[in-house]
Amino acid sequence: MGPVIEARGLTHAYPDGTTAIQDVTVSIDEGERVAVIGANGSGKSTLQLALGGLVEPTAGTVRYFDETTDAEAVRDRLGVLLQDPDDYLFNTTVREDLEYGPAQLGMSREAATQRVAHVAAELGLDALLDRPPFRLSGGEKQRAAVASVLAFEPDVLLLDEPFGAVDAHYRDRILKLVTDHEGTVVLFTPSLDVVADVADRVIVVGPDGSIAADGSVRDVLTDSTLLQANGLRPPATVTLFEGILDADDVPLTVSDARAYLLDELG
Ligand SMILES: Nc1ncnc2c1ncn2[C@@H]1O[C@H](COP(=O)(O)OP(=O)(O)OP(=O)(O)O)[C@@H](O)[C@H]1O
Repeated sequence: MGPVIEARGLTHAYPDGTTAIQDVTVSIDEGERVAVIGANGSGKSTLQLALGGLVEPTAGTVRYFDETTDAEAVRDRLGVLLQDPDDYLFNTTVREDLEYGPAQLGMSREAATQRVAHVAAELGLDALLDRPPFRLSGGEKQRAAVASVLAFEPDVLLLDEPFGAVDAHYRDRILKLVTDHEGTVVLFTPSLDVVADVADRVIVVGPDGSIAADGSVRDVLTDSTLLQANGLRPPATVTLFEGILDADDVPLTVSDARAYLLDELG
C-alpha cells in the first residue's frame, strides 16, 4: 500500500517569525494509525495544517496519494478536524452542518441522511440536530465537529485533539468511531492516555518543531527518557508498571492493565 501523505522537508514559520515546524520529513501509508504527540506549542497543530494543505509551508512539499501536491484536488478525501470546533459549525442548524460534507461530495440525499443519522446517534446528537450550533455546550460542539468530519467518510482522518472537551462516555464513543474508521488515521494530541487505543505508530514532535522520534507505539510510549526530554509524560499505565514489568510487557492501555491484573490475581 502506497503513501497517502508524504511530506518532505516541511518547515513553517508564521509571519511574526515563529518557526513552528522544522524540516519534517514523514510518510504515512494507507491504513496506518499514527499518533502525533508533543508538548503544548511544539507544533502539532501547525503540522496538521501543513499536512492537510491548510497552510502554505515556508519550505518543503506534501504529496497526496502518490498523485498530487495540490491538497484542493483531494480535499474530499481528507477529513481535517481542527482544534477549534467553531471552525466547522457555521450553518443554521447542527443537521445542516453534518449534511454539508456529504452534500459537497455529491453523496445522494438518502445516503447522506443515513450516514448523518448514524454518526449523530453514535455521538448523542439526535436531540440537538435542529439547534443552532452556537447554542451548544463546549463538549456538544466538539461532538458535532467530530461528527461533521466523520459524516463524509474521508480516506484520511487528520484529527487535532478530538477528545479535549468531551466527557468520558463520549471520549469512548469517539474512540470507537475513530478505530472503526476504515481508512488512515492521524491523531494529533498532547495527551498520551488514548494514544495506544488509537495508534500503532507514534511520531514525537520536539520543542523545536522537528521530529524527535518516529516508532512503534510500544517503543515510544515506554521510553520515559525520550518523552520527558520532549515535555511529555508516559501514559499512566506505563508509569504504574515501569520497573515492575519489562518494557515489552508493560500494558499500554487501561484495559490491558486490567486484563493483566485479573490474570495475576486470579
Ligand atoms: N498564528 C500564529 N502566529 C504566530 N505563532 C503561532 C501561530 N500559531 C501558533 N504559533 C506558534 O507556533 C508554535 C507551534 O504552535 P502549534 O499550535 O502548532 O503547537 P501545538 O503543538 O499544536 O500546541 P498545543 O498542544 O498547545 O495545541 C508555538 O510556538 C505557537 O506559539
